Parts: sequence; C-alpha cells; structure tokens
Amino acid sequence: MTNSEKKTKNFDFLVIGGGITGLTVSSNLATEGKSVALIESRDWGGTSINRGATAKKAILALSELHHKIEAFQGKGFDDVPTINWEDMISHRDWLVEDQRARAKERAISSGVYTFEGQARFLDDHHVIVDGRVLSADTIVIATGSRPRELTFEGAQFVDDSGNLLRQHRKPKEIAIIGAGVIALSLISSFTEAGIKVHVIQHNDGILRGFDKELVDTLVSRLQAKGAEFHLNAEPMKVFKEDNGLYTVLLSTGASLNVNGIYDAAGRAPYIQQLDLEKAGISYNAKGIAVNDYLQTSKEWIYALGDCCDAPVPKLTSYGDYQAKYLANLLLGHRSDRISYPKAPAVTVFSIPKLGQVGMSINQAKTEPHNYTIKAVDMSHWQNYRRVRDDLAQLKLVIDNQSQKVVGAEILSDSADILVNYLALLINLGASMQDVQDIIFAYPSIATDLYGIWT
Ligand SMILES: Cc1cc2nc3c(=O)[nH]c(=O)nc-3n(C[C@H](O)[C@H](O)[C@H](O)COP(=O)(O)OP(=O)(O)OC[C@H]3O[C@@H](n4cnc5c(N)ncnc54)[C@H](O)[C@@H]3O)c2cc1C
Ligand SMILES: NC(=O)c1ccc[n+]([C@@H]2O[C@H](COP(=O)([O-])OP(=O)(O)OC[C@H]3O[C@@H](n4cnc5c(N)ncnc54)[C@H](O)[C@@H]3O)[C@@H](O)[C@H]2O)c1
Repeated sequence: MTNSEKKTKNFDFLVIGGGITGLTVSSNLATEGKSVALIESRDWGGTSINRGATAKKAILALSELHHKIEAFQGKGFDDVPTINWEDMISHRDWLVEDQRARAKERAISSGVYTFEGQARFLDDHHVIVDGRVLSADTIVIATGSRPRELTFEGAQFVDDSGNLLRQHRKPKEIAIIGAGVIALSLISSFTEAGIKVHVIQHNDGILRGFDKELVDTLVSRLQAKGAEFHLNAEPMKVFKEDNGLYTVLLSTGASLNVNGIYDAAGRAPYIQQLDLEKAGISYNAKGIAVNDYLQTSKEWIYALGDCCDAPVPKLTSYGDYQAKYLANLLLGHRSDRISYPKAPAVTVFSIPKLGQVGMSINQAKTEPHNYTIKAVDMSHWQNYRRVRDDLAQLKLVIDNQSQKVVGAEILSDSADILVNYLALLINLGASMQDVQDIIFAYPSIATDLYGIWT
C-alpha cells in the first residue's frame, strides 16, 4: 500500500456500482442513518438509465407515434411525418441526462457519500478507488454487466448495443448481432426512422423464451418495416472500408455493407476489473456466486443485480427487487431468504410489444395434462380496433385443476399494460368474482379483464 492508500476511510456499508441496484440499496441504507459509500466508475444510473430501458424508451416514444400515424394514414392523417433523427437523439440525451443527474442527487439527498472512479479490492475489507482506500464492515457489489465479448476477426469494430441509441448522425443501414430481447427491442426504433436493419442470428431461435407463433407474427411485421433477418448465420469477419462503411462477412457466404455493427449477442457480468481474487470471492462465467441471502463466499460481502449468478433473469425489475430485499436484510428488518414473485411480468418493447407473465406458453406445452393454452384474437375488440392495433393476440395458460390463469403472452401495442394487470391478478390469486366485483373505468384495457378473467 502507498501512503495515500493508507489513509483509509471507514463506513458501515460500501456499495460498488451506481446503477439502479447499487443506488437503491445504498439510498435505503443511508435513509435509516447508516454511513454508506457508493462508488461509480462511469455513469450514475448504470446501464438501465444510460444505455438500456430509459434510453430505449425515450426513442420508442417517437417511434410509436410514427407507427400510429402511419396506421391512420388516409384515416385522419394525410401525411406521415419523417422522424428527425438528430432531434430524436437529442430528446434521448435530455431524458438520460436528466435521469442520470436525478439518480445521483437521490443518493446524495439520502445521505450517501458518493465516489467516482473504478473500485477494486485490496483485500476482503478494503477497496481502492482513485487512490483512496475505503473500508466497511459490509460490502455490496452491484457492478452490472457488459455486452458479451465477440472473438471473430474484426470484432473490435463491433460497438456496444447501447451506443446505437446515442448516435447523432443517422445511419442508413446497420447490423445487429443476436436476435434476443435487446435486438428485438431496438429494431422498431430504427426501422420507423427509415433505417435498414440486418439482424444476424447464429441459429433460427429468435426470442427463444417466447411463443413461436407470436414471435413469427412480430417478425413478419418487423420485416415489412425494413428489418432483414439472417438466420443460421454468424459474422466471420468485419473490416472497415476506405469510405468509412463496414463490410460484414457471414458464415452463409453473404456479405453486408453497413454504417455500424452492434453487439446484442448476450451479456456477461462486469466483474473482471474488481480483483475479486484479492478478497477471496468466488465467481464463474455467469457472475459472482451468491446464496439465497445474496451473500458471496465471504459472508459480509454481498452481490446483486446483473453481476451476480442468481437464478433469475438479469433485468432492472429483478435488480430493484433484490436491492429492496438486501437493504431490509442488512438493516435487520427481515432475516428470511430471498424468494421471487411467482408470476413476474416482462415485455419486449418492440412495435407491437410482446409481453409475458407467469408460466410461459413453451413451458405449458411440455405439460399438456396440467395446462390448457387458450388463444384469443383481440384485434377485433374495440380497444384494439379503435387504435388500429391489427395484430393484437393473447394466449392464456390455464391450470387444468384450479381453472385459474397462471400465465399469458400478449402481442399488442398495449401488451405492457395488459401484462401488468394480469401480473397483479395472478400474483394476488384473484378469482373470477374478485375481478367482476371491481368497477374499472369504461372503456379501457382494464375492462377487457372481465372477458379475459373467466
Ligand atoms: C439495451 C438494453 C435494454 C434493456 N432493457 C430493459 C428493460 O426494458 N427492462 C428491464 O427490466 N431491464 C432491461 N435491461 C437490463 C437492465 O439494464 C439491467 O438488468 C440493469 O441495468 C442491471 O442493473 P445493475 O445495477 O445490476 O447493473 P448496471 O445498470 O450495469 O450498473 C452497474 C454500474 O456499476 C458500475 N461499475 C462497474 N464496475 C465498477 C467498479 N469497479 N467500480 C465502480 N463502479 C463500477 C458501472 O459503471 C455501472 O454504472 C436492458 C439492458 C440493455 C443493455
Ligand atoms: N425488455 C427487456 O426486459 C429487456 C430488453 C433488453 C435487454 N434485456 C436484458 O438484457 C439481456 C441481454 O439481452 P441480449 O439480447 O443481448 O441477450 P439474449 O440472450 O436475449 O439474446 C442474444 C441472442 O444472440 C444470439 N447469439 C449469440 N452469439 C451469437 C453470434 N456469435 N452470432 C449470432 N447470434 C448470436 C443468441 O442465440 C441469442 O438469440 C437479456 O437477457 C435481458 O436480461 C431485457
């Protein structure tokens, strides 16, 4: 240790990573009078605010409007306006900067001591950041994830998918590697702006965890809007041309000429920079190993969010849930193991959106004696017809024994709303009578629940 490293500052809690999970856990601890240090190396608010959901949905706001106006062309709108790409990205910048500043401000106003710089462990009680040594009785790791590293020739030309959303100059044509949730959430925002999008997927499994029929309908819509799917294709080599464009050679023999190529081929825990070995913390390729209390192999060091290997999806919603649990555990408000809600809701924010709650259709199909799948075409229902949501489809998973809905998948512009209503009903165990006993504002997506929840 150097002299400056010897001036150690002690805290009750030390939290590494200022994403949503690190911010929530540290603010909740500080609010109850604990001394808490929070360290962030890049952008306050982490992936979610800067490169994920917030950035994506800022742009989706305009893409959805554009899509709707197009659906009403000749039915109230004569012309479809062109999206001004530069202005749309500025709108994103404004929202992201605003949310980033508020995220840091929220921590400070809760009493958290914030530090900026890359933290790494010196031992199992000490962390160094920007030449300063910080120590605490309890340490929380919330360093998130990064795009998975690609290894083909020219992979250095492939950009982080998050950078797709902050490029001020409009590209003409782009390629995205991977046809998972990130790619499918982003494509519509580009095609609505008139950008040609190539999606490269190394097998034929687009959005693997979702019902194939609904995914195929979504893919047909995306293709009609200007997306081209290259299935059973892998990038073999990327090189930069003299004119600034990139050539992507695919395993199928095809070659693409694009303005940019982006990595949406899965994410990996961002932990290599932490020197975990010095603290004796165990980890694997999926993240830092944790038990059901989110404790690592050192019992006073915890990990949560995208950087840990917990048996749940790596999503903001789960990170936030873990952060609230952990703060309560560390404050002594609870002592039980973490358990996760039985019917979580997720949405792929494409146009139309694809929502899933509770048991998936794929899972239900493997147990036909236990579950019945009911397909409902909602496109002629007034809520959907009114807004020309012509693809609206719902699939319900019904438990044969209880006759209760235990899962659903929805393809619709309003899937995020309906999926959350269904999450409420499934998680609260609502009966048919419970729903009939509520008066919802009529007519709205909620009033459709009278028909769905039978
Ligand atoms: C394009 C995209 C779209 C997404 N959309 C959704 C969505 O719609 N809904 C949803 O629920 N989830 C979504 N996700 C997933 C979601 O963003 C992550 O699950 C969430 O951000 C994880 O939060 P976290 O706090 O664990 O990690 P992060 O948000 O990654 O935050 C970790 C922070 O730690 C910092 N850090 C790392 N190492 C150090 C260090 N050594 N010292 C100090 N600081 C460090 C990083 O700079 C980062 O700011 C999306 C992800 C992407 C990429
Ligand atoms: N709306 C949401 O909830 C949301 C949105 C975006 C991201 N996320 C989170 O981000 C995580 C990462 O998303 P993602 O889309 O990167 O991962 P993903 O695992 O969903 O999809 C990656 C895809 O890339 C394919 N792939 C992998 N290597 C490839 C290669 N060399 N060439 C071609 N294809 C390849 C995979 O088969 C897979 O289909 C998600 O698991 C999720 O937790 C959530």
